[in-house]
Amino acid sequence: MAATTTALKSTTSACFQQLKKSDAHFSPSHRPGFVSVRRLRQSPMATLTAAAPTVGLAQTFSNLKSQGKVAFIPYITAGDPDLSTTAEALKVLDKCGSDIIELGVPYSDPLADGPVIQAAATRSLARGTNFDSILSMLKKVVPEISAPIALFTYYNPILKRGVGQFMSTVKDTGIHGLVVPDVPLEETELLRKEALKNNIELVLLTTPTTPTERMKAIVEASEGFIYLVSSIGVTGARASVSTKVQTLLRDIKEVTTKPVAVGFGISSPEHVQQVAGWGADGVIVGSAMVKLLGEAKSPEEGLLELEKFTKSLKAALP
Ligand SMILES: O=P(O)(O)OC[C@@H](O)[C@@H](O)c1c[nH]c2ccccc12
Repeated sequence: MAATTTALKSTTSACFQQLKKSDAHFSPSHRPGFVSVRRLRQSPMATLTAAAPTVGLAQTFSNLKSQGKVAFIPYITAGDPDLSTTAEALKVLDKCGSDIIELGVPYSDPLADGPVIQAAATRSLARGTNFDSILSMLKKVVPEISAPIALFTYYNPILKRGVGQFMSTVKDTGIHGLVVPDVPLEETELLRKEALKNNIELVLLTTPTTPTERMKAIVEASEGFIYLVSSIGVTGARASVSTKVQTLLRDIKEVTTKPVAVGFGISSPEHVQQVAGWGADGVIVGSAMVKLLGEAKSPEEGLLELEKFTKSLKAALP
């Protein structure tokens, strides 16, 4: 643990330097007296004491939009390589300027995941990670993190616990958002009702093959932001991001003013820049992050690689 702390100290100081620099550039002079949550987050004090209270997903996008910024949204799998490293990784991602963090609950049958995230889930489950151990880790870490967290889980673990019980437990942990990739729109009624009751933003996904009328219904029902899946198939880094995303973004933005974040395959600064250039309000990077953490020679090395990679992707965003 000491080694990790040392690693994290150097990481924190590296990200801390990064934050101080970027903070100097931020001056919303057009709105005197307006200090966004982001600026509070990045002020030196925020890294020395508990983080500023987080705002929700939709509010985060609205704050960023007023600054002409695009949200950087990493995804990591909880408990891979272990939960204490997940806790450190959440802090590293936050300190390096992630705007929202997706945290995946490992599941035995992750049908929408490619080999990298499937392997991460298998490793995590093999270590004994479960929903309760993730929640107790989050209870400790969330107060230290400024970025809102969106929990990522398949539908089955929710059903097992009971939708109402699941939502209230998640809310008590300080989680702002929820993404459930395998719940069909027709079955989201109860989820949406309980999410609303607990002030949790339920994010829905639309894909390149979603018919227009169905896309409109998903867009209407989605809270926090709309998750636009960039390509058919499962998650996993790709050599390039489909140019179809540009048209898909345009089609969605014709029917809503809600923010749209794009995921699947994004794994380089070039991809990030391209997707932001196409008009995305946020970019989501998962497998490339998970690979760094889960396949590193040690947790310390994984955290340092994660910090370097996150900074390179952040630097590519407006
Ligand atoms: O891994 P990628 O290709 O970078 O895509 C993001 C993805 O990992 C994350 O959002 C996610 C993890 N598991 C999922 C299942 C379905 C949809 C999305 C996801």
